[in-house]
Formats: sequence, structure tokens, C-alpha cells
Amino acid sequence: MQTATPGRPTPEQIRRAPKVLLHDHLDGGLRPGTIVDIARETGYDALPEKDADRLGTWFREAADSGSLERYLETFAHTCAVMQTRDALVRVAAECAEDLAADGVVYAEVRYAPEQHLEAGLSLEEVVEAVNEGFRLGERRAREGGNRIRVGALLTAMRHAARSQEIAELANRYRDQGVVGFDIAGAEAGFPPTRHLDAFDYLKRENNHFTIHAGEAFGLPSIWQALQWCGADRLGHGVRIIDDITVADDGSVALGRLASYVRDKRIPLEMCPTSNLQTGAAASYAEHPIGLLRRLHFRVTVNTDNRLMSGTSMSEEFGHLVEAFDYTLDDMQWFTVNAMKSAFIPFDERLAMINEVIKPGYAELKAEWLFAPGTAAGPVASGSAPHRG
Ligand SMILES: O=c1[nH]cnc2c1ncn2[C@@H]1O[C@H](CO)[C@@H](O)[C@H]1O
Ligand SMILES: [Zn+2]
Repeated sequence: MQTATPGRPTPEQIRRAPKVLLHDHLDGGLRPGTIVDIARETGYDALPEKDADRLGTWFREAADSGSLERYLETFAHTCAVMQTRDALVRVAAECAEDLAADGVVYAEVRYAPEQHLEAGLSLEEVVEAVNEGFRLGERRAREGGNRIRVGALLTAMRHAARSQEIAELANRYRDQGVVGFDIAGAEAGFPPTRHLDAFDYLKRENNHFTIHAGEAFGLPSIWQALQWCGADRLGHGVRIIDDITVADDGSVALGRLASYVRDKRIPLEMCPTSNLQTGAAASYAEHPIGLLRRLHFRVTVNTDNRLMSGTSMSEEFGHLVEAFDYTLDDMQWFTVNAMKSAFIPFDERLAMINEVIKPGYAELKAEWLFAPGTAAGPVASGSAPHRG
């Protein structure tokens, strides 16, 4: 008798499983065809390729450099086509639709308003255009049978000096589509403490923020982000692995900082493919997410930049399932972690977990019961999703 493979989800199940995304850059997730369209409409003639397929490949290959600085150079082209109201509405709407089609039910998508002012938009106009696009995308997704809710995170660039202004902007648009704040850009040489005023301000306003830390730079960056700046979450945070020692006999010792991160349930926004491209990890199998999940850190799975990393939430989970033999239970664990760590109010997070995420996984986990052949006789023990 043919038995269903216990646990290991199929690509189709991975896609249908409800997923939660906390770390995705709006300017890192455009459809290549949209870049080509807007470049033509707005007269931007510096694209390296005019054909959408070749352009998509160019982004992935250019981002595959092993260095965060070179990875970030590719954003010049996406930001160049995100300077008008119409372009921002379109890009944000397509982002929501693409995520929803991939089974994402809740997403926090970030972008840096200061990078979209070249054609004369104000910071407020940028935020309002993106919000409008997200609402439009949510509606279109719903019409297509997919439910998604998208919140915006406003990013300040860490090499620039506008973080206070952007923090105030995030606070002004709170409850109007913006759920938090972030800093991004080159990490080495630009410690998060440069932006202490902005973080202090947000704390006094009881607002939320995450900080890109522990990606291209190690423990000092994570330590500053948490203990000086007071970040609610860490963008990447993979280098926390430097504070964890695994002995030959398999026993594990956590340093003070790693203990703090785990004890305080600090969410880690991990982006495996992006980390392989920038050199923060060597392979999926060696990615720190495997060990951190085993040690019960509050790990989440994210895309970072779907265009530059040629990825999606389903792709990321597909790689992890392959590398670590993860099951639907593991996927659910990552997804509940992410939902718990979102910046929307607690009651809404709880409702998403209980009304959307758990029922979604329960349905997928019950599928083996209805697989062809199971009605004919007793089910072999190996076909149950939970052994024992
Ligand atoms: O992984 C990353 N690390 C640091 N900065 C990043 C990463 N991905 C994107 N950005 C930066 O964030 C800006 C706003 O979305 C992007 O323009 C890019 O410069
Ligand atoms: Zn990022």
C-alpha cells in the first residue's frame, strides 16, 4: 500500500499554507515587467536590460556578489522607477497581490520614503501613495480569492541623517497604514547608535521599531540595536550565532547576548537566500536558522528582497524544508512566531493566529486522510503526520 510521506510538505502545500512576512522591502520586490514599463513611461534610460526576463536575471546575478554594499547598489534602478505617485501605487498594489498569491496572509513591507523624493513628491505624498497601493492590492487579492493584510514600516537609511524626520513621519501615520519604523543600508561603519534620537523619540511615543543588525556586521551591532536603541526586533540578526558555542559532543553554550535574545524572545527576521547572496551564510544547510530553531529562539522566515534574491515566502520555506526536513508543524511554528512578533495590536495578532493560521495548517495537516487509497483499509502507521 502506498503511504503518504509523513510531514514533508509538497511545494503546493507550502504555497497554500498561511504565511506571515515581517521583513520584505518594497523597493526590493518589483516585478521586472513593471520596472521596464515604468522606465519607459518616465524616460528612465539607465536600466541594464530592457527585456523583463533578462532584467530579472540581471538583478539576481548582480545581487549575488558576497557583499552587502554591492547587493545594495542594485536598488538604484528600482528606486529610480518609484518616484511618482502612480508608480508607487502600482508597485505597492502589485506587492500585496504577489504576496497574497503566494499564500501570505499578513505582511509588514518596508521602504525608505526619503528615497522617493526625486520627482518632487513630499514625504507625506510618498506614504499616502504606498498606502493607497497596499489597499488596492488587498482589494484585488480578495477579489481573486486571496486574503492578505499589509502594514507599512518606514525605513530611514543609516548612512543618511533623516531618521528623526522619518520616525516622526511613522508616528504621524500610525493607525493609518504604518505600523513601525526601521533603519537599513550598509551596516559596517554606520552603527545604529547614530540614530539614537529617533529611537528615543519612538520609545517615548510608545511606537515600535526593528533594526537591521547582525547581517554584515556582528555582535556589537546586535548589542547596540538592543541595549542602546531598544529595538523590538532584529532585521536578520544571523550573527547572533557568533555568541553560541557548539561543543564536539553536541552540547551548546550561549553567551550573555545570545541568552538575552532568547530569554527576552527577541524576534529574529531571518532571510536565508539574501544571507547567502551577501555572504552572511554559506549554504541553506549551514544557515544559523537550523540551530536557532532547535534552540527555540524566536525565529521567523522572510524574503528580504524578492527581486534581488529571486525568491518568495514559498521558495524560502522550500529551501528550509529541503535543508532541515521541516514539516508543516515547523512551518506553523515559524508562522506563529512571526504573527506573535508583528507590530499590530495583540488582539489582532491573536485572532490571526487562532482564526486564520491554525485552521489553515490544520486543514493542510488533515489532507493525508483524504489521499487516494486511505479509504480502502487501515492506514499504515507511517502515513500519519505525527509519529508516535
Ligand atoms: O538586507 C538588507 N540590509 C540592509 N539594507 C537593505 C537590505 N535590503 C534592502 N536594504 C536597503 O533598504 C532600503 C529601503 O528598502 C533599500 O533601498 C536598500 O538600500
Ligand atoms: Zn532587509
